Amino acid sequence: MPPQNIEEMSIFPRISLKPEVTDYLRSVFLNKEVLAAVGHQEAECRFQKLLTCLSHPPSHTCVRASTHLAPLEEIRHKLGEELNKQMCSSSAEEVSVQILPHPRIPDVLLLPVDGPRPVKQLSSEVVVGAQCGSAVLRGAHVFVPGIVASPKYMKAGDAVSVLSDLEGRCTRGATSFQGNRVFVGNGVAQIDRSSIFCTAEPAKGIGVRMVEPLYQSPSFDGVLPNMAFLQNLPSVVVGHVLGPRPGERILDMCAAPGGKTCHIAALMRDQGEVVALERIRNKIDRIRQNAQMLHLRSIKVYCFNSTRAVSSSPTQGAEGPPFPPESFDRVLLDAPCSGLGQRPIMSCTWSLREICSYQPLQRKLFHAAVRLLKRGGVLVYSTCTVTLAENEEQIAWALETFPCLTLQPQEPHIGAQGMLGAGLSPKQLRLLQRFSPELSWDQTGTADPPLPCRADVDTIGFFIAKFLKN
Ligand SMILES: C[S@@+](CC[C@H](N)C(=O)[O-])C[C@H]1O[C@@H](n2cnc3c(N)ncnc32)[C@H](O)[C@@H]1O
Repeated sequence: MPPQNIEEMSIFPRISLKPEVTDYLRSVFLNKEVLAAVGHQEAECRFQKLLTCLSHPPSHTCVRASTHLAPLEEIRHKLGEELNKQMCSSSAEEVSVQILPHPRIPDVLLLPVDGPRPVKQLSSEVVVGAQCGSAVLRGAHVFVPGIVASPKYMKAGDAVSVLSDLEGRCTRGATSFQGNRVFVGNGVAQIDRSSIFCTAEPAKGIGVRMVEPLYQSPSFDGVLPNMAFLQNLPSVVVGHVLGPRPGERILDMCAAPGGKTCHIAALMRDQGEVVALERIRNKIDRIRQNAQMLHLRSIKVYCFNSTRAVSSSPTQGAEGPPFPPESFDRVLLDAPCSGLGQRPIMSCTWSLREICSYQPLQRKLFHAAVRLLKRGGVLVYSTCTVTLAENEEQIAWALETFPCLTLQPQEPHIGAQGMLGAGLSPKQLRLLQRFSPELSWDQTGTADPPLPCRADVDTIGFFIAKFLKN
């Protein structure tokens, strides 16, 4: 299929990247091994689909249910009641929220996203930052700090269209903006303009309540916070692949905001110890808040640089890092990465240098991870990006650098296999799990696999590898 057609059937343009980054990604997706396997046309088509699908939200909202606190069916029922109440109060139409259990993952609930819907743009425009715009496309309302510009005389109660400022060019406090922006839906202002831009104390809370989003999915703000945790499907898969058991000692090396840390503790029924390390101090509270909200007491959080988390002569009697070698039964390295699998992102202004800056840090973290893991222990490496350098190439490097590591099958394995191009064997590639939304991207709806399988493929871009240390 020619690339133009892919764009024609999409509501948003392809992700905007620096030309050097587009060229780099193209060379990754059209590498020699891929070209030899699928041919130039198919490889180019996959690459163009990748650029298009990254600007669009996944087809489902994924909720991780707190099955350590209540049975899945009970959570599903309560969630249905809460969300239906919310939908009835905010919509004129009679709507009922569909909540589907995942056929293979026992703590996942899926909510199909309805979109793109035919919504007519209004003349009154509120401009929001790109991050806020992406959140709106995944079901959020607009919170006041996300608003960059609003009509001069905007009052609470006004109907407004919400537009996302893709490149962060709009001046804060502007009354209009003609730059690169996309329409994400209509809402009702909850606050006057003066309370957003003309107060000493910055306002908080909802600034625009979305009533006609382009992509409709429920807002989870304050909905059963201890029972329903919003998490991308591949991230939930990571916890299951790690396979923690009650009573074990687990290390989560890069933990904030703690989604996977909490999942690991929940899978262990809160029995044992989950050590969560995070280098950035002001992210630590989020991990603690999430653990508290989900009633998980087995999590110990430390602000620490994980590249230094192993020491052959740790302080006697110290509970926290650094730890002696071989301290943990399982280690999760959910690595800092270029994040090029996140959806929706419509624009990324990073240079190629920035995109390529993660590989050395990931390797340093890998060294620490291997040392901290007991023999017979499991290491899971994951990223939310699509490059070979941060994924399959890291695996090829790790297998060569650490002869004690062997790749293991993953359960569940619902994503695709690893991508060609890093010299891994077909057997090794089959053991890797790469979530590749471009492989099934089709906005015409004609090729949709039956629900909820579409939820397994139309995800963020993600990568998982599982190792055993012998
Ligand atoms: C991909 S995010 C982790 C997401 C998290 N695992 C979750 O599921 O909620 C990577 C995190 O690693 C942190 N980080 C980066 N370098 C680190 C280091 N050297 N030591 C510990 N944490 C680090 C980043 O601040 C970021 O919060």
